[in-house]
Amino acid sequence: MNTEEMKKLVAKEALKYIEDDMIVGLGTGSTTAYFIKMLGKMIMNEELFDVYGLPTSYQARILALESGVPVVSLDEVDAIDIAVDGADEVDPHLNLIKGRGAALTMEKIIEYRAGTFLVLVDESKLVEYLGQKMPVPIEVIPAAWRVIKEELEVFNATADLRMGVKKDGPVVTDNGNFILDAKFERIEDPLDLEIELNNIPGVVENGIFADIADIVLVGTKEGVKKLER
Ligand SMILES: O=C[C@H](O)[C@H](O)[C@H](O)COP(=O)(O)O
Repeated sequence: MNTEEMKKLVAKEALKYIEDDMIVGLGTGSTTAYFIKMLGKMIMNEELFDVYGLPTSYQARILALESGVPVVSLDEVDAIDIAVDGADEVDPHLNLIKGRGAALTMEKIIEYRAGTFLVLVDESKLVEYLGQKMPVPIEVIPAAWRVIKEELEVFNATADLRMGVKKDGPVVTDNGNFILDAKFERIEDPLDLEIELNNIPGVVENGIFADIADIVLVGTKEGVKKLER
């Protein structure tokens, strides 16, 4: 089974958690994209009723609308039943790094408030400690990017301003900010670092999601593994 097949497998498994009348946080990225398309099919086939998606990005919103998932915004809902999203790294305590797609801020706003936060990954995302393979994306106010990059040296981190691929210059997030990708040597205490980074003036949010994932579905060659806190 290849990586894409593993992503599809976990996306299909995630549908089992969706019931009628739910508000569902819709994550960003390639794994959740499979979930959104499958969810749209179930809604269109009348296998689910009164399910609304709450997108975490323009990518999720556009895909949901194309797939037949009706969308709502955060200020229209009283509660979020479940949020479904991918991750870039998952440690043994189910702490995460997210934000490869630069959607970390809206993802955290929604997933922090969801009744259940369900994470979908393939097995390549499992790590012994956060920071093992991926940098921590940090969304910053554009005017402050250079001073924050320097201030991150206090944490022994080296940070790069994320550059666009089909755009000249830096990536601009859905919120109009920049992203610094910060490489840390080894993140011993994710919760502590998450809080400390957010204390730097000019930081909007960072991609450490400590203590908020409830369930992680891992796509492996042998099938789906369920990890729970
Ligand atoms: O900003 C992007 C998100 O945090 C994604 O959920 C994360 O990068 C995982 O994406 P993918 O499922 O494509 O690996």
